[in-house]
Amino acid sequence: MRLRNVTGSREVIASNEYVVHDPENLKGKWNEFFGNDNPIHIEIGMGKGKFLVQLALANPDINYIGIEKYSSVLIRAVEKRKEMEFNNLWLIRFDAEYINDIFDENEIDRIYLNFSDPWPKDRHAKRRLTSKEFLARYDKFLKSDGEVIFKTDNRVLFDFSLEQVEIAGWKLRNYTYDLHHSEYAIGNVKTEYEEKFSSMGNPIHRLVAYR
Ligand SMILES: C[S@@+](CC[C@H](N)C(=O)[O-])C[C@H]1O[C@@H](n2cnc3c(N)ncnc32)[C@H](O)[C@@H]1O
Repeated sequence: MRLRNVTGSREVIASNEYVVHDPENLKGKWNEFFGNDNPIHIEIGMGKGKFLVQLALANPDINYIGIEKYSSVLIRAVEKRKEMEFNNLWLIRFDAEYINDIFDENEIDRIYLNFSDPWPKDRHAKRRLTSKEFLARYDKFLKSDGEVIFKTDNRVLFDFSLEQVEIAGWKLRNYTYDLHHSEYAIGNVKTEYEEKFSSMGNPIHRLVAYR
């Protein structure tokens, strides 16, 4: 395995369970950790990992990091992950509220937010992963040409997100209220939740935000 000299770096818990236990130690060193200069894409709130496992398999020249708050959910992603041979996907159990502790300026090329928790109460708006507070966090480590790609079936959360993008001074590259009947359906990789909600006939909304 490359880059064993990065302090506090990769720790393989069992034979090949790709979980990083001390991500704060890798702030500013993620490319060194992966052992290449390939772009780094992250998913925040990865859930059981279906989406990232598919992407990592299809795109060996991209490094992926999956972030999930709960170990009870992460463990499901670990189970999926350990069946795979590739080494461009690593997982972290971490609360994204503190994401600036683990990524440095210009370190990340793309952030995926898929079916993020809606936090319906107004007083919890700051916890929504597309709130202006979270966009300010992303601003600190996303490359200048980087982007946030967000999918949800929750119309209220989607409209809130469109608003927050504008308030935060970000721009929209494209957005659609019905991904699966749009030109952006081509090449779309469905997440676990997306499979479930689209099979129920719910339209899937998607936006791409950049600065
Ligand atoms: C509704 S699930 C969606 C899972 C997956 N992205 C999908 O589309 O199938 C949202 C996930 O985000 C995780 N999550 C919510 N807030 C988070 C945070 N602040 N940091 C990391 N993960 C978070 C939850 O634990 C949950 O697993």
